[in-house]
Amino acid sequence: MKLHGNPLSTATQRVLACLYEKDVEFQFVDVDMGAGEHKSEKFLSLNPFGQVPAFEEGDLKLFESRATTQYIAQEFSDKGTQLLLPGSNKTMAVLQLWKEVEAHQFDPPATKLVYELRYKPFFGLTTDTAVAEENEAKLGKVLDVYEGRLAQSKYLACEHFSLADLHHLPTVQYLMGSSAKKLFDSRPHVSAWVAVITARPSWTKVQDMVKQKV
Ligand SMILES: N[C@@H](CCC(=O)N[C@@H](CS)C(=O)NCC(=O)O)C(=O)O
Repeated sequence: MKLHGNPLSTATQRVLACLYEKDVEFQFVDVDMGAGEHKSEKFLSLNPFGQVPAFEEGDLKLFESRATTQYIAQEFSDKGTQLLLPGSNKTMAVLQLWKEVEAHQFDPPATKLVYELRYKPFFGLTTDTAVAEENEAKLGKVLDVYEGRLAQSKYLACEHFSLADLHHLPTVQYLMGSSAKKLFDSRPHVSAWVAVITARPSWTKVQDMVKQKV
């Protein structure tokens, strides 16, 4: 199994966290995005959209981080952490619901904030404060819903860690190192959830890879 990506990329980190949770062996192929390697003909044969990550296992080639984690969680269901919810159609539906919430409600403002508050300063660019404020307001509204959910349930989909939680890790981690941290800290159940999911050993391994890049 090979994962092509960059440790600083949120989408790459999502798949790395899943591979470490499942405790499976894989080869990491570092894509030099600064040199435009992700737009090369060779990389485009793995992901025609020219974005990291890309995943290979034999003749199977995947891209889109969330589709890739779903494959890994199902393919290695007997290894490592159980990231899906085995059981009834209803429990699977609740997991799917919270995965969709992450992708369509949480991620759009969170990713814009990561870009404005973390990537732009890292690359010497100026943060657009109007864009940051607008997306902080949007993310705050999403986190109000999370606060209500996490008051009833330790994790988003159920009482144990699942893909629904894992998919948040990269953006949450970046935002906890920015002024948007207050959005998480001011909501006690969200804050407790962030503390628990970012303390996972799998995530420490991903962070170790990030540290080697900065
Ligand atoms: N929806 C995709 C997003 C992938 C993505 O946006 N990757 C970024 C890095 S996090 C990238 O390669 N950006 C470079 C580009 O778009 O040219 C996924 O989840 O895999």
